[in-house]
Amino acid sequence: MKKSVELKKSVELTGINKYYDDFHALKNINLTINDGEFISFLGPSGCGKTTLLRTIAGLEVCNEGTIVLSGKEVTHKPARQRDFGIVFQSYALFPNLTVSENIGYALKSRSMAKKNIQTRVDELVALVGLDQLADRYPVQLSGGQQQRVALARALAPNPKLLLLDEPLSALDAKVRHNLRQELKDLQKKTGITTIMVTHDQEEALAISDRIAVLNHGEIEQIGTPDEIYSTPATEFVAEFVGTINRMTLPDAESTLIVRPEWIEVFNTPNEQRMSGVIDSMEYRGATTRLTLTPADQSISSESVLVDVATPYCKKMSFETNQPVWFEIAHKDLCSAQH
Ligand SMILES: Nc1ncnc2c1ncn2[C@@H]1O[C@H](COP(=O)(O)OP(=O)(O)OP(=O)(O)O)[C@@H](O)[C@H]1O
Repeated sequence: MKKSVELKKSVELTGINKYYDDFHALKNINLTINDGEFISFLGPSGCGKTTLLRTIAGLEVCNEGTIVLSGKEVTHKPARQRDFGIVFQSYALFPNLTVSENIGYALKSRSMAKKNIQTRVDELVALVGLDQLADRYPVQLSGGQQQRVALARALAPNPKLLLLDEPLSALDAKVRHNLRQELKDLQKKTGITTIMVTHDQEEALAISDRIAVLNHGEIEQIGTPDEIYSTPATEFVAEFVGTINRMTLPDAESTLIVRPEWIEVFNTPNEQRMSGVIDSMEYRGATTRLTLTPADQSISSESVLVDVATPYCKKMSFETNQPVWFEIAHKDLCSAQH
């Protein structure tokens, strides 16, 4: 008989409701996060992601519901009695303390022996790759380096849970991209359950084991990045995590939600292909986005967006105003509009 392995639960939220006066900020949130998972709260500005993270931390109090962390109910416990480390967008380092001192700060206040503090600090400095910079002050560090310090400081007391509130938002694109990979590696290495708030869909898709998509204080969908992208549960999720076309095929009754890369474009007709004209082309490096006007406007009243690999685009010598033929190559992935 196959043994079922019961996953340990790190966070269990049941029926969480939160009001700011009469504004309903979190609406009946139910969510379980397993030990060692990396989960992102993704959604537009004002949807309640930060409020939910702060509620888990005990920095906000919920009006209804229960919060269980590692099997212990903490709903009415203050933040200091919940076992987590937190990193904010604005590093929030002590400017008068060095990298090492910043990282060791939380350990000092826990009255750990001096020698043990030093060992732990050295370990963390190495973990986040700041060995050479341990004696520098925050002002002498780049944004990415400062955020590494903040991360090491949050991890120092060995918490069970790591909470990240838009940790990469203040960094420029390249640093942000590198650090997100490092963050993921670090999380896998330490095995710490991690929740990250972000409004950046690409970041959430790249880094998370699962994503909870929030909208107006509600969770619209929880799933793996591929489930969220390829089989979005609602139109809001479909639009928020990527670009969509709404298309009605001549033989179909409902309108389909079609991602730009699920369509193929050709410069010759055949029976399955629909015809159109290339309105515009946007070069994006690896891919090129074509904006097509379908000849049959009942297929789509709007333009149809298609992403093609740039080498293919060149091979076909696509140009604006050129007639083309296109078809949905991945009909199985398309969901019907509700
Ligand atoms: N202290 C507060 N008092 C009143 N309303 C608040 C308070 N904090 C947040 N809100 C409101 O609650 C809603 C959710 O805020 P929250 O900060 O959780 O959103 P968010 O999804 O994290 O957005 P952002 O990405 O802009 O930070 C917003 O409409 C916000 O205006």
